[in-house]
Amino acid sequence: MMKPKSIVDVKNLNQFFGKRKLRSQILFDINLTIKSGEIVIMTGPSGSGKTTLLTLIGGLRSVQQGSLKFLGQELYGASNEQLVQARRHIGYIFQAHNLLDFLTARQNVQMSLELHTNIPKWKALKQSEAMLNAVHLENRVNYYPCDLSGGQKQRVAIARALVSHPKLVLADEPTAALDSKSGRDVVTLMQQLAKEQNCAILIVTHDNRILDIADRIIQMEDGKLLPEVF
Ligand SMILES: Nc1ncnc2c1ncn2[C@@H]1O[C@H](COP(=O)(O)OP(=O)(O)OP(=O)(O)O)[C@@H](O)[C@H]1O
Repeated sequence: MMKPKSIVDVKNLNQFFGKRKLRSQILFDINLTIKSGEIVIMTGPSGSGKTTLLTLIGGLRSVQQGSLKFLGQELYGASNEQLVQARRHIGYIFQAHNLLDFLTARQNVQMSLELHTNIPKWKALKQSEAMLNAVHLENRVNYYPCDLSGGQKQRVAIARALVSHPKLVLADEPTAALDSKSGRDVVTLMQQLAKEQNCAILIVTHDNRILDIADRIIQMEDGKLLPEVF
């Protein structure tokens, strides 16, 4: 078997919000490694810093102190261009699915693919349909988001996140707006597709019902990662 590669490597990371007197520390000495193919769930109380860490790993804000390597590339001190490059290898899934209302399911998925790669339109179309097949939406390809259920919209969001075969998927409360059956379906699909593509997943969640899909569970409290449970 191939040795899993390190996708994310965080060392001694500190992060602050605010300036001067209002400056307060949000993340304290974070150390975390995520390997390819691994599903990591991050839990913790509201305001403990989970989303802040997720957005740092996702190259959506700049690292202020410490080291954060994504695919071996240091993001501390990275230029905008380097952050954009890093983001091309990351799929994002949020609580609110963030689909574009004026595009069909297929167009939403296809747009993400065309933004990320230079593939020809016909190929992007085929891959987008195949991905919607994989999330069992073959009968909803030409539907607009307003005609889809919450679970179906979230499955389109999964298809969109995974269509460009990212190395890492970041999901912030992906099941929060879903009933328990749809929530389960959504995470099972994420798990299955990620294992097929050997991509790592980091999920922030308060949803105890999905903890069993994790290879590892990490806990954030007051801006610090607690020692791991297993
Ligand atoms: N842009 C900002 N400016 C100042 N403080 C912020 C900003 N964003 C977040 N914070 C503060 O940082 C802390 C961590 O917030 P964060 O959103 O990372 O927590 P969380 O664990 O994701 O919470 P939740 O589970 O409620 O989403 C909170 O105290 C929050 O008030």
